[in-house]
Amino acid sequence: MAVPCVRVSVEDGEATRRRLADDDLVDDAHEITGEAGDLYIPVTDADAVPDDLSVVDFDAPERRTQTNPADLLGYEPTYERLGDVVIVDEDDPERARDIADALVESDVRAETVVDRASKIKGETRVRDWDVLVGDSTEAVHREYGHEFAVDIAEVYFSPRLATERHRVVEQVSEGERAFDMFAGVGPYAVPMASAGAEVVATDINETAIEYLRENAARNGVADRITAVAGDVREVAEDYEGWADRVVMNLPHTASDFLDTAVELAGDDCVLHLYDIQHEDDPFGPAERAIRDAAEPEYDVTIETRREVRSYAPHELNVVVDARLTRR
Ligand SMILES: C[S@@+](CC[C@H](N)C(=O)[O-])C[C@H]1O[C@@H](n2cnc3c(N)ncnc32)[C@H](O)[C@@H]1O
Repeated sequence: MAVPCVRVSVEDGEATRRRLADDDLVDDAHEITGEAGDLYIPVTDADAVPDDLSVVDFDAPERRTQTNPADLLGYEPTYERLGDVVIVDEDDPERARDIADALVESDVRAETVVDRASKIKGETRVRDWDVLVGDSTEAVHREYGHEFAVDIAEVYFSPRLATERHRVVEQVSEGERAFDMFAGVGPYAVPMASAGAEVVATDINETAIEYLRENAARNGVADRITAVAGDVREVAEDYEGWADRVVMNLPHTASDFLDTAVELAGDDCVLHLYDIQHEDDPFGPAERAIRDAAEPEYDVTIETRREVRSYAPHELNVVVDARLTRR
């Protein structure tokens, strides 16, 4: 629908808009539109426009106002995003459905909305999902300049570990040999390869390894990553004494794999061991387990103790970086 607009040359556009705005004459309900070298600035009152400006009727599109899910719900919903997949985490299915509807109606980009339907479970650490909107649980997630394709119904992935993964990747130097024991779709392996490492990555979930290979290619590092599907305890037999760095991101259970990590370690090797422990002694169990597995063959130096995030009331997800130096 045509509305009254001031027509000015593009060069005079901003100065004119400011003049009109100072007099409260800019019509915010319609877009300022450019056409054939002129700008059309919608105005609220054509008669009040100063005489030196020309007012014409112009078909300026209506301006879309931003709508947030909170405007529709009356409260701020909690959700996280993995590419176009939006993840909510609600115990009450009705509340989850309300949030999903509000996400779709608002200006949030949400092709798919899913709700956590179980805890992570089993060897592959995958959880069940209720798909509330859309039909695909596959997403392309961007993290520190890398792209990761992932199907969250098939493979474990958490965007919450991005900062921690980046911390590890920043320690990687050109030419080093890094072994990722529980690699998932490659959020450690791929950036470590980008940082110049030669990487071997294993996962017991074959679908994870398929995605990892796709992600290595997507990020231009396929030639520096060897991705092997299988139990790391078996795969490690081919890489004895090979690694300068070993990533052990299987909280709860990684300590059970320390003998394998020591088998992989070269003469000087950094282990990144993730664990979940009570807040009273979050690092002690991991440190003792590393010493039990590596001493006396290696000297063990604890280089970092870090809280990654809180996991449950009084329980912390932590990481210990330990340097093993052969005696
Ligand atoms: C917590 S996920 C971590 C994935 C990845 N590091 C990340 O940050 O997204 C642990 C992974 O270890 C894999 N896994 C479990 N047991 C394994 C084993 N014995 N050998 C190799 N991979 C294993 C699971 O399939 C899962 O993908």
